[in-house]
Amino acid sequence: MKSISVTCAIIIHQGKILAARRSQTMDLSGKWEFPGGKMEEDEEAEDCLIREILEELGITIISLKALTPVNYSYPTKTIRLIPFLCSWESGEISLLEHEQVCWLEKKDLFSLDWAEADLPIVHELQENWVKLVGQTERN
Ligand SMILES: Nc1nc2c([nH]c(=O)n2[C@H]2C[C@H](O)[C@@H](COP(=O)(O)OP(=O)(O)OP(=O)(O)O)O2)c(=O)[nH]1
Repeated sequence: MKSISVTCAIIIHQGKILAARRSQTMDLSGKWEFPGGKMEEDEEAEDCLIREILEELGITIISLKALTPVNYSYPTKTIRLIPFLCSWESGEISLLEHEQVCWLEKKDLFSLDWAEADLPIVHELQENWVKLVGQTERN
């Protein structure tokens, strides 16, 4: 099965990270994810990320650090999920596609019903929280 490349942003703000809940009109409806989307042909991962976050949340972000990509097969598709730690640079968050967003502290990470492909990323964040979230934010 061909793999679809999907970028996603772990947006850090005031020591927390943003999670977004997929809406009824999206596949994996109701699941929590890191906002982002599919890479277009000839598009660089970080350009895709910045485009998708502006389309989905109406804010500008800056990519700070690449995390470990995840390859995951759902019953009908295989995705390669490419995560980046990001900072929120400008704009106010609007829910243009998602049902809900929330800001998570380390202790809240596993309280959500995550899309399965995201779980290795959530583990990576939990295991390296101080290094990745505590020390990465631009102030
Ligand atoms: N954006 C995003 N998608 C994820 C994550 N985890 C995960 O399994 N997915 C899946 C859900 C979708 O099947 C696929 C991404 O599709 P999408 O619907 O968000 O992307 P898109 O905005 O480019 O899609 P489209 O509506 O333009 O077709 O990857 C995640 O953390 N972020």
